Amino acid sequence: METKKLIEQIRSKKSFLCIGLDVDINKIPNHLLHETDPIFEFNKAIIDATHHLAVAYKPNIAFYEAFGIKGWEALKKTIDYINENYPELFTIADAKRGDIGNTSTMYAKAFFEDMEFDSVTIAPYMGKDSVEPFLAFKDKHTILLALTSNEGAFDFQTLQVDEKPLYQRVLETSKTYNNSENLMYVVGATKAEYLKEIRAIVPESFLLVPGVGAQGGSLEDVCKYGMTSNIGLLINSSRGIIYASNDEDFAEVAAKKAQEMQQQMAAFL
Ligand SMILES: O=c1ccn([C@@H]2O[C@H](COP(=O)(O)O)[C@@H](O)[C@H]2O)c(=O)[nH]1
Repeated sequence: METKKLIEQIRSKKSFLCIGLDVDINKIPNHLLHETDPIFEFNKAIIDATHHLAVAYKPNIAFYEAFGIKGWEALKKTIDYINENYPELFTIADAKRGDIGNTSTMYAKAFFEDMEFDSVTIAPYMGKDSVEPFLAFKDKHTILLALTSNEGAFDFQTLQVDEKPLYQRVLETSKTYNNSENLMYVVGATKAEYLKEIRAIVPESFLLVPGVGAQGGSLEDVCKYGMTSNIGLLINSSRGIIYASNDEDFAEVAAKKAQEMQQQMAAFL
């Protein structure tokens, strides 16, 4: 998807909400467990109930890989369902991949060509030749981990490298990669106080921001310090929306939670 289509969607829905589809079979309502594919049925119900309030969906691949072939089938069916029924939605494979060049090309083919995602999250640690194979795909987006939401982010990402924190080096160096216009970055909502420095380096890039709700990040602070003239933000919530109820009304309650977030976002647009 072209970035301008994503921006148009954000403006028309007055939302930059990304819903995380981190589906754990142990947390989904009992009545779905009788279905042939409970994970897909759960996702379908959440998507149908929330698609008008969100602009993006982010399945975290770990939750599907954990279920082997059935998990991959549920993931593929979910993405096909979105692409066929709601083609305006932006899809993110939260896979955190990256390897030597020829292997990265295979990861890129898997997520962009076979699974038909619009974007994939990538770890920058292996550098240029591990990231550029993803960037080579036109109208697909590579979302590089910059400053993550977890406590362990301080182990490496904020360490000084040639007098600058490593996450700033990641941002600066990635801008020199071929097709860097296809880059977006992950910045945790729990790190909102770093957004000013981040925007000084990547003033217009889209940021995927996880960590609101369960992890304690503030949507308001992210909007205050991270928003650009083209919005430039996709704020993710996974557990806070999809597990707001584990009863038969789960999709309806998820929609209420999504609407609360959408309304908070609309106030900034
Ligand atoms: O820095 C990061 C990068 C990725 N994530 C992922 O986002 C969601 C957050 O889920 P919540 O339930 O809304 O906390 C999850 O898939 C993480 O693996 C992140 O949290 N932080």
